Parts: sequence; C-alpha cells; structure tokens
Amino acid sequence: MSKIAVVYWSGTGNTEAMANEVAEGAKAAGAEVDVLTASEFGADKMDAYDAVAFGCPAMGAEELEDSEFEPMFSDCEGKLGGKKIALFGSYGWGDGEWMRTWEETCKADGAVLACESVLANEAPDDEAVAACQALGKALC
Ligand SMILES: Cc1cc2nc3c(=O)[nH]c(=O)nc-3n(C[C@H](O)[C@H](O)[C@H](O)COP(=O)(O)O)c2cc1C
Repeated sequence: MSKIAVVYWSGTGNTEAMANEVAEGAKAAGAEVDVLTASEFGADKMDAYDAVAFGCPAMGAEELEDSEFEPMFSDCEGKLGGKKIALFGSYGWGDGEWMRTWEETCKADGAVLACESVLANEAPDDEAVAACQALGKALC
C-alpha cells in the first residue's frame, strides 16, 4: 500500500478543500494518507512517504505563501530528486503564473510530477473537485 502525504497551506479554506479531495482520491485508490498543514511537515518527513501532494494558493505577487509554506517547501527541495509529487492550489485574479513557476522549480529539483497540476479559481468547482481526486489517485 502506498503511503501518501497531502501537505498544504490555506488562508481562506479553498486550498484546504482541495487537499481534502486529493486525500479522498488517494484513499479511494487504496493509499494510506496523512493530511498535514505546512507547519506540520518538513524535509525530515519526506522519506516516510512514497509520494507527496503539495498544495498552496497564489499569494504575494504570483508567489507561494511566504511565511509558512515557502520555507517548508524550500526545506524539502533537497529531497525532491526522483520523488513522486503533484501540485495543486487555488488562485484569484491571476493566470496561474505561480503554478508554472512552482512546476519549473520542482522539475529543476528532479521531482517526478505524477500528473498535471490542479488549479481552482477560488473555491473548487465540481470539475476541480474531480481533478483533485484524480490527482490523489495518480500519486498511488
Ligand atoms: C495576500 C494575497 C495575495 C494574493 N495574490 C494572488 C496572486 O498573485 N494571484 C492570484 O491569482 N491570486 C492571488 N490571491 C488570491 C488567492 O490566491 C485566492 O483567494 C485563493 O483562493 C486563496 O486560497 P486559500 O483559500 O486556500 O487561502 C491572493 C490573495 C491574498 C490574500
């Protein structure tokens, strides 16, 4: 059985709702899943999981949230080589630039992106919910 971590930051609950759907998808596919906030995760926990889903909304000016998520993620970057991961997050008025930048960072770190990243405009609609569940399944 694969062990999967869903690690997220969310200010107003949209990315949290996505994280819960990712977890549901992975559980339905038979994985053991831990859902953790950014402050509950770090590089020292990476080896305990077969795959990790990272979720963070667009913050700052098309950036990762900089007080909790970005420091945690930077910490994990040294452990991303060959690691199966997937990215998700909610955004507001932008065009998804934060996610494209984030994907490039992960590829440069040698991460194996299991599927297309999932973006939701504000609260996830039915399509985004289904995509989050499929993301969770893709990590199994
Ligand atoms: C301080 C701040 C900065 C933001 N910056 C961006 C941005 O650069 N691009 C964008 O598309 N949305 C931006 N947003 C909108 C959020 O990404 C959006 O509301 C998202 O749904 C929040 O997700 P959450 O509920 O998981 O916190 C920003 C929101 C806040 C509060």
